[in-house]
Amino acid sequence: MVRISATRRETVAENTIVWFRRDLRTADMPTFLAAAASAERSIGVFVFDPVLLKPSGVRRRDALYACLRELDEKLGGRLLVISGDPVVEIPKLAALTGAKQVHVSADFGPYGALRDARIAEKVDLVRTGSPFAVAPGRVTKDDGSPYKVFTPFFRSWLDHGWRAPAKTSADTVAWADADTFSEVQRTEIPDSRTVCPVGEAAALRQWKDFLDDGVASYHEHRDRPDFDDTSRMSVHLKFGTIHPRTMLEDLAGRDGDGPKEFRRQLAWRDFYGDVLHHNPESARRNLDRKFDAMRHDSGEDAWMRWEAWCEGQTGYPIVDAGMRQLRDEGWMHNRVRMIVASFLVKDLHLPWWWGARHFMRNLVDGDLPANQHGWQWVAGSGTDAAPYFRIFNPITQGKRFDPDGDYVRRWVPELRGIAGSKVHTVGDRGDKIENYPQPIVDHKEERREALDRYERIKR
Ligand SMILES: Cc1cc2nc3c(=O)[nH]c(=O)nc-3n(C[C@H](O)[C@H](O)[C@H](O)COP(=O)(O)OP(=O)(O)OC[C@H]3O[C@@H](n4cnc5c(N)ncnc54)[C@H](O)[C@@H]3O)c2cc1C
Repeated sequence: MVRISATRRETVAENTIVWFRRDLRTADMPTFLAAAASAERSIGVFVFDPVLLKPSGVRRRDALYACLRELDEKLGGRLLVISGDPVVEIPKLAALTGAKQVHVSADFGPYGALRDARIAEKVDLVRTGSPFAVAPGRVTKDDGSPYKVFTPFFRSWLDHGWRAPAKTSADTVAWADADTFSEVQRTEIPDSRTVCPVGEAAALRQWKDFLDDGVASYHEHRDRPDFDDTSRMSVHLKFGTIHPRTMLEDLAGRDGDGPKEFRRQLAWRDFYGDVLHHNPESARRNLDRKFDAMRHDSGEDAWMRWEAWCEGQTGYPIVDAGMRQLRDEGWMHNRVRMIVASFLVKDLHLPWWWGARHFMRNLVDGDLPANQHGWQWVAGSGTDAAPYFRIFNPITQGKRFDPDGDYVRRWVPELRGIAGSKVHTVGDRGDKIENYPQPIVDHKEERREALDRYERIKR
């Protein structure tokens, strides 16, 4: 139903829908402004889509539930949560509530973009903003083609700039009471316990703490897993409990190498969003199709090595520390993500997509563009990839980035009795440590094997 609002003297609908997806916040929400301008009341909705929920893993699901509980509270208990295929459920909800439009922040992922296109055939889907500082497709070369290499993308991204944060709060929108629509089948938000603080309040608090005491030295500390001094904002960016625009605005007033480097990392997030948008099939397969011919190990031995990697039992301390951090915390330091990924692909000769799937299931911040392209970068098959012949040596990486061995001892209790950087070389020395395995492969040999396999696909 559409009627004339006496106060605003413009044509506004009675109801509209704000469909939350990767934007579980109330501040800096351009969709709220669009919704408030188009209707008197908004129905805030979240849909549990089994296609997205199933591969998420228990930790990310638990974090999602906690974010939704907080959002519901902010909306005065008016968040409507439903379950099913959004292609069916969203048009059904619009029909039941008489909503003329559905407001969303645009989804550029392969599944989300297709889903939204199908929904837009049935309802007026209004896309305002996206989860990125600069939406995929916006930063292009002069001839309009997408960038394939990060550094020129980054320069163009800085030149392009981003919008100022939208000034919004929960009160920007008049939320309709979901109970009014008794025909709608509601779903309860399950109870959950999370391994790290999540939600909008936690995101803003953590961001403020990092600005006060972290960003200034970020460039010096970001590669050191033992310091654990990175922002840990990835989880909040994943759920959209903070928008990168808000972060970039706060960084704008700060000089120095720390804020500059941090901005660059946020650009990597946008870069991978852009790459996946232009190459949706690269979520599942090699971007560089030459790598389709790469031979991977298979059989019982390969399977046992895979299990040892997943469980942090490879006998390479930095690899095992990382995999145990993932298992226990649902997060891993970026440097260590690179080391364990390189080990899986180049020492164990297993496909990158096995590792990517394991990460997506276990990471609370599991995010398709950053994850799949982080893996492809390491494997050498992605855009702007590390050259295949640059193979991480897990021992020298450990000694260089965890020089006192503190990170390893934190996550591998069996090695706590070994002081300093010697903890990285237990395998090399052949030390017998109770309950800790000998190296499952010889890095030098596997390095040669990896290079050999690469030579064969290069021709
Ligand atoms: C194999 C592999 C898999 C990865 N999987 C994911 C993933 O599923 N989800 C995810 O958010 N990041 C992923 N990354 C990128 C990076 O490791 C994490 O973003 C970072 O470790 C998160 O910790 P932080 O927030 O403390 O990072 P900070 O160092 O504080 O960086 C700030 C923010 O910049 C962005 N960022 C930093 N590095 C990268 C990067 N290399 N690529 C894209 N964005 C980046 C993230 O949004 C991060 O929160 C992956 C990297 C690799 C090598």
